[in-house]
Amino acid sequence: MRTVLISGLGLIGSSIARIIKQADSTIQIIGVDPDDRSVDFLMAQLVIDQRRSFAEAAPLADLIVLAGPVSVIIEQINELVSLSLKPDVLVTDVGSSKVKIMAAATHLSARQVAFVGGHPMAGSDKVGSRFGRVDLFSGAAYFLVAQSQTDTQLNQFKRLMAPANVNWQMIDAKAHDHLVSELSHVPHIVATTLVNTVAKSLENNPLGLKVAAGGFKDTTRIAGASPEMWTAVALSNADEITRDLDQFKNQLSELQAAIKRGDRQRVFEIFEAASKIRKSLNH
Ligand SMILES: NC(=O)C1=CN([C@@H]2O[C@H](COP(=O)(O)OP(=O)(O)OC[C@H]3O[C@@H](n4cnc5c(N)ncnc54)[C@H](O)[C@@H]3O)[C@@H](O)[C@H]2O)C=CC1
Ligand SMILES: O=C(O)C(=O)Cc1ccc(O)cc1
Repeated sequence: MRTVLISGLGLIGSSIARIIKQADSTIQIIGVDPDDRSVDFLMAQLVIDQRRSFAEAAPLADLIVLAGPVSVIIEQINELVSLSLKPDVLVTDVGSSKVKIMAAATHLSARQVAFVGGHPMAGSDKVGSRFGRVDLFSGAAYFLVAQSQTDTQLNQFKRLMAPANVNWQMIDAKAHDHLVSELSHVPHIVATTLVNTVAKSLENNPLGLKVAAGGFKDTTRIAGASPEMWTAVALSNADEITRDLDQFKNQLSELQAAIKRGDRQRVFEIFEAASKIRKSLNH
């Protein structure tokens, strides 16, 4: 692989650019992003080598990494279908949901363009290229959803991503979207709702959010993430998310009812169960 196109140079795209540059500094990285400041920053840092339009860059690339919001990833897969690409190019993405992206990519695979879905299960609430880091995904799972990639292409991609130090995890798209709805999408929605609810309730309170302790900040950190990115994620995994939110509301109602009727035993059991599980996650 000599030329890599990264489309979307935010937190995730810029981290992948840094990882690939660290793996092989002779690789030419072409960046695509409408945000001039992100591009200028990464050019100045020598993380990307060139800026081009998507349609201009795609035919030059041996590897194409789609790292915009999920809705943009789908648009760009559709655009790739009508472009003339290198015969051995591998196309991959980093989107937080996979079913809709994999469905769009079947049109690429039907044209003999190799595609493998991807999703690093790490990141942050920070937005943009300035927060990208080589070690952003270190120790985390990186999901791969097979479609039409060859073993050679996948191994080359993994070699380029070696400095990321991830745990590669093959999964199918439906199982992926179910898992991340529970582990990532619903938590994001819960954190968001908590912030909005508390802010509204306390809007006329002179102390209000200013005096919030670590508990409120810890449970809501992710609500500070990009609304653009999360709107695309939520709408792309709507069925799983709405089902999981129903379950969440049921559990919340159960705890609410136990508190209301003063059921010390049940309230204790619920807190105890969560406390044991949460402590077991500290590693
Ligand atoms: N933020 C996180 O922690 C994680 C995000 N993801 C996924 O990674 C993708 C990118 O997310 P972030 O880097 O966090 O967002 P970000 O907001 O930091 O970056 C997105 C970038 O895409 C660019 N963009 C928008 N339209 C574009 C277009 N038409 N062509 C090229 N670039 C375009 C934006 O200008 C921005 O620089 C999303 O699909 C997200 O679901 C995956 C894992 C973790
Ligand atoms: O900020 C955090 O801790 C996250 O969990 C970030 C994150 C956001 C979206 C993903 O698809 C995966 C990870």
